[in-house]
Amino acid sequence: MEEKGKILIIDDNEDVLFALNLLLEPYMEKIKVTTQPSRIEHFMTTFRPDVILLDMNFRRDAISGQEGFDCLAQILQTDPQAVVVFMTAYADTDKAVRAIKEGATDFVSKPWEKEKLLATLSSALKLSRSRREVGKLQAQMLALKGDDGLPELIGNSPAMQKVKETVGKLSNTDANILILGENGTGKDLIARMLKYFSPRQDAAFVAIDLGSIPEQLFESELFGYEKGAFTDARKAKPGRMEIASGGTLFLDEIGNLSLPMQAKLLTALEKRQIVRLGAIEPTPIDVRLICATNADLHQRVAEGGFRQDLLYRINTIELRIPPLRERGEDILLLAEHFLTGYNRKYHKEIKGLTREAKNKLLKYSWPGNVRELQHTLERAVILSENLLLRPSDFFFPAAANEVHEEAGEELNLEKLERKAVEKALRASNGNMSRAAELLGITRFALYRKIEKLGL
Ligand SMILES: Nc1ncnc2c1ncn2[C@@H]1O[C@H](COP(=O)(O)OP(=O)(O)OP(=O)(O)O)[C@@H](O)[C@H]1O
Repeated sequence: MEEKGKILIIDDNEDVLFALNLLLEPYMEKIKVTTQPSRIEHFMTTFRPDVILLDMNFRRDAISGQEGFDCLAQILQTDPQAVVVFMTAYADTDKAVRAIKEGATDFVSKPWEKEKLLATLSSALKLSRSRREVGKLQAQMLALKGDDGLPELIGNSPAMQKVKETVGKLSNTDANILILGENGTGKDLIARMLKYFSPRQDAAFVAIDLGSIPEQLFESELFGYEKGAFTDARKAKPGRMEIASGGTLFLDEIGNLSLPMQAKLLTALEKRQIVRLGAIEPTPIDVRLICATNADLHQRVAEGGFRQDLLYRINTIELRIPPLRERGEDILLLAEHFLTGYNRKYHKEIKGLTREAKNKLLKYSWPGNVRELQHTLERAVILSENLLLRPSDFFFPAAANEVHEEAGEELNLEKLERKAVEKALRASNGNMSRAAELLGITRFALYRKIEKLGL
């Protein structure tokens, strides 16, 4: 038998179990036996057999085989993918047909012929492996497609209406799109919307955060590698560009790419092919490209930090997402939206926000944009005991000042941002996760800000 695996044998005759155990031991990885149908679920969840060999004729109803059929139903209810081989002393075709119809994989008769039994179990093991493999691939495909339906884009402000209008115009096109906007403005969300309305709707959506891939892993992650390409490459692995082929590739934080990596990416995009590390032959790729960044790429080009030819390749259309503080009443719409979601998640029944609380949200500068608003609402919903959220339910890092309009107030964004980051770092005693949380941004975004601000 080529395949070895785990088998569970269910039979009410201990002599049969003993004989089968002895016979199958050299061919199986592990064997468990039971005379108790009531133990089936326990074995299925703890032992997780690849194949179940099930006797049809327990003492009760030995002739009809009904108890065997009941066991089969119980097994398939616990795991619809289970591979079950039926066994009976009364090999009659009617029962065999009924067993297969009810979900059994195969049928053997007692007394068994050793070779026949082994052949049946061998194919059952193969079937079990391929069912698991298919299940795994289906899960991967689902993850790749990011298939959780159409994301909801909240906002009625003129700025957001313009964004929605452009997204509408871009539906059904394959154009390369560059999404520009501060951290947390919804770039990722919009990239997923673009995919949802594109001709590649049903194909893979592969998102890569270029800001989080260390330079030395860039090529193996994006282009993949062949077995033996480097010490740890025990087997070949496709890169993310290859996996995205036929679908959409979302390159987030493209502004963080170093010049050498920009050159490699540009070559792949221009030639529409990649070469896996350790490979000689190129692999063709066909991706619709969506890129995003919070950096001013045009300025980076002017300063020599970003290749102009790469910018031209990725920005057929540029989509600018405005910061939250420029979207006025959208702040309240989004707050209500998150309140509804978190009420549901945390089993709360908070009815809304007081007028003063709304004013507090409207006055705040939201350096972390929608993500910060989302976290602020989550925190408030968890902690508040009030029926309506009040100003005291919203805690903002002291540094990220509210936007007052009095004369002399600092309004320069970069300066405000620097102050906010410095204060958050002080308040958190240098704990990056805590500081990022206070600012309402991700840890990676905080690292980038520290780098950008030279702190
Ligand atoms: N207009 C919106 N309507 C509803 N939810 C939104 C909206 N904009 C952003 N969000 C939510 O806010 C959070 C942050 O958005 P997203 O991750 O898309 O921002 P981003 O610009 O890609 O951030 P980063 O630059 O840090 O990668 C997400 O949970 C997203 O679903």
